[in-house]
Amino acid sequence: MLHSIKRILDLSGKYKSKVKKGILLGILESIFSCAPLLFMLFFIRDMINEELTATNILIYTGTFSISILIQFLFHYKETATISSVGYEVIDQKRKDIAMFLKKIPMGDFVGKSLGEINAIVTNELTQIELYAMQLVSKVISSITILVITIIFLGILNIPMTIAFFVGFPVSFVINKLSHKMYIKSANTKIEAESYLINNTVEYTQGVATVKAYNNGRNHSERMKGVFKEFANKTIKADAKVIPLLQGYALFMYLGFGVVLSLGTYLLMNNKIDFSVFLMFAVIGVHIYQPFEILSSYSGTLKAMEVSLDRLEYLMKFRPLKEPKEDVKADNFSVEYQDVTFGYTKEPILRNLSFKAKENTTTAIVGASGSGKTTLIQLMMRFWDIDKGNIKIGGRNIYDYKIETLMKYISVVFQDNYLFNDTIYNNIIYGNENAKKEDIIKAAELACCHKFIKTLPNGYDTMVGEGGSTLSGGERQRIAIARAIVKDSPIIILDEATSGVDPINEVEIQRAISELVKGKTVFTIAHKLSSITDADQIIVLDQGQLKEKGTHEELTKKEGIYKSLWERQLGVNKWKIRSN
Ligand SMILES: Nc1ncnc2c1ncn2[C@@H]1O[C@H](COP(=O)(O)OP(=O)(O)OP(=O)(O)O)[C@@H](O)[C@H]1O
Repeated sequence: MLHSIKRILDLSGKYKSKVKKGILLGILESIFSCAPLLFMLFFIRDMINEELTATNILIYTGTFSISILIQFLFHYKETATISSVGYEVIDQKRKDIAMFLKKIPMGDFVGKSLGEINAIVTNELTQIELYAMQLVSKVISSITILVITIIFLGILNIPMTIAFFVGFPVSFVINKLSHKMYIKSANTKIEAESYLINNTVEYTQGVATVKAYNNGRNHSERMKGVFKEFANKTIKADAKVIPLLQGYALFMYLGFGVVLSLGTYLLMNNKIDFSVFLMFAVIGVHIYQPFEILSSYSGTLKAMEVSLDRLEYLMKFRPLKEPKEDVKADNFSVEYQDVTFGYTKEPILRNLSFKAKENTTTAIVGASGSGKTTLIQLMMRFWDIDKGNIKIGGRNIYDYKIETLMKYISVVFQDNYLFNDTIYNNIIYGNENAKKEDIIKAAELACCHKFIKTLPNGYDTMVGEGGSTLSGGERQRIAIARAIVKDSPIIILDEATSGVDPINEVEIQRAISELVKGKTVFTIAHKLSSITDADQIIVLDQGQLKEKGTHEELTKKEGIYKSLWERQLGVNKWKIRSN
């Protein structure tokens, strides 16, 4: 238990002193909560000795009332301190995790199920947030009360005090067993939760497909099964712990019978006062309560340790290596030197070399799965390469801090993620220092100002999760406005105009040409007609660079690009004829 407390205290980081203050207040509260013991002792003693006068009663009740008042004051202060610190600690932890997730390779991130990460960041941290600090404080308070009660009873009669604990050896063994069960049951519950979250996320994300294929019944049945399995697993997990808890209490309370028997024997032999016997009889039952509380708290603390383990497990991912000192790029040329990379041991990209000069456009083409997206993601250190170098401005990308590297690069995808926030906040996300006029200017350049103005709440319109309340073209232009605000010197366009209808395409092309002015640009495009002006075109085939040159150069020689180009021309002709 002390180990669990230490781990929770360690978690509290910069709030440690506040937690300690809360604990101290809890101890003071516990000390004053023991005042009724003294009150009862004096009261019973005076009553038996027939010395209970009105003055005595007044003194006892007055002192008793004051101590209760002081106890409540400490209780109030302790609760206020401890409950707020739980939220503060976990708020800090969530921020740490958010920062940390940015710094781990995407591979590690993608390798984890979203359900698992969600479960850690929401459920498990919430458990710690709500209960951990209170538990620590309550455990320490219970120990304080226990120590005071035992000392108090010990002063009255040592053998009878010892008799309280005759059932403890058996209780102790059962308690150990129940802790093991607690950990097992906590793990089972966490796994069941992750399973439930994963399935619910998948269900809600795939709801459009379910509707389109009219497969709602099967899916609902499956979800019902998932819910049932979750309920069964958690009920079973709890059911295993409950009998052990009962057994623990039963053996503990056996001691009370021994105390009463021993007390009767001592009383009959005039070895103790009747007042002492009464004290043991009245307080006796209560001595076990802190033990019961401690046992259940220590079980909960053990279960919480499972949450702490999982938090630590998440934080143990190896973050991307960063230099101690940051550097700034002198220019924004990009160079790949003999780069090899694989998601597994099998390389996806092999010995790739090329250079993109500053302020030029490099198009990357190749069949689906040839490695185009992987190639550009390596520049952003989504994954680290296995061999070779990638340089920006003549410096290895490892020389830059991740934050700096991310400032240098902006990406526009075919389908861009917008946060469930206002349009304004989604655009300013590109640069938090931007002013309102910068946001509007960017939106104008990205051809989205007009449609934003027609929305009832204009820039304050909420866009729904992932931008779900906007059309694909609108989302695209807002994402471009966000990139314009960010004003990175390197721009990546990953299929940015694919799947866009001709009317939207004109506007998006106009927005993109504003975005890429004076930048080093990489564009991945299946539609070759959109990259004929590129300064260089790189042709990938099964992870290898097979051709490099301008559109004119590549269409003049027999090769992959020429055949791709002719095939697309053929498709266009076929399209015209079929019209
Ligand atoms: N996270 C990943 N883990 C494992 N393999 C991956 C991952 N991402 C991509 N791959 C594999 O790497 C190869 C290259 O994928 P990549 O997305 O880079 O190709 P691409 O040329 O961009 O394809 P497309 O044109 O279809 O987008 C593919 O075989 C793909 O299945």
